[in-house]
Amino acid sequence: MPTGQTTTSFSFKMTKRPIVLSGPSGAGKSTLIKKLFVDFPNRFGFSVSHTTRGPRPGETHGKDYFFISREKFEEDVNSGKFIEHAEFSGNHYGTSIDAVLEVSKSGKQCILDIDMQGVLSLKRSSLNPFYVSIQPPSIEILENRLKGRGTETDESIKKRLIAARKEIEFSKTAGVFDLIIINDDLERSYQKLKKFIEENSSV
Ligand SMILES: Nc1ncnc2c1ncn2[C@@H]1O[C@H](COP(=O)(O)OP(=O)(O)OP(=O)(O)O)[C@@H](O)[C@H]1O
Repeated sequence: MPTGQTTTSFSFKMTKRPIVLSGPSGAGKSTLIKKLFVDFPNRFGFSVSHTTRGPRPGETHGKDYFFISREKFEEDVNSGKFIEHAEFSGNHYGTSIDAVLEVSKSGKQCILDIDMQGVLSLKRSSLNPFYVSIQPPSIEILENRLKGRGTETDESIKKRLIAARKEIEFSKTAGVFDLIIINDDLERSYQKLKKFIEENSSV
């Protein structure tokens, strides 16, 4: 996601602080989020992002992403629809104000999946979430996971690995993340995430 700009000064009043999961593509963010939703079917709401990339097999419009054209995306940027938007690996991604409000209205705790540029933008917004970084044990393991997922072309994997190196460096920036999980063993990673959320559930 490119410029990392905040496009709105909208003010959010959330009952529970949202949780941002960030980290390289293939690190395991979606897998961990899915586990949370299975474990707590009524507690969390996912902020559905908009993207100009095409759907992967099994992805649903309005559930995983809103899949929109580049033209529509630009129109939405210009009309101030996004809290943050950026370009990643040749495609545009954005979190709309409506997506977060939708979750907020339902009284659920909002979960967001965004890249490092999105994190930097949200830090300038009024959303005030917790920031959790999901990291792979190594670049080699990340590459194997991306290949194993079977959703990316060789070219796309190459771009993701270049971006991943920046994401890994970024995760080391002091004071950005409230929790860093090295996603080696999935169950152990999930327990760490769950514990963090439970410990911070009163806020
Ligand atoms: N701890 C783990 N051990 C082994 N494989 C894992 C682990 N966590 C996730 N995976 C696998 O790695 C692949 C990438 O995971 P996932 O799709 O959740 O990544 P992501 O961070 O959401 O990526 P993207 O940002 O591209 O959506 C998937 O095939 C998933 O099943």
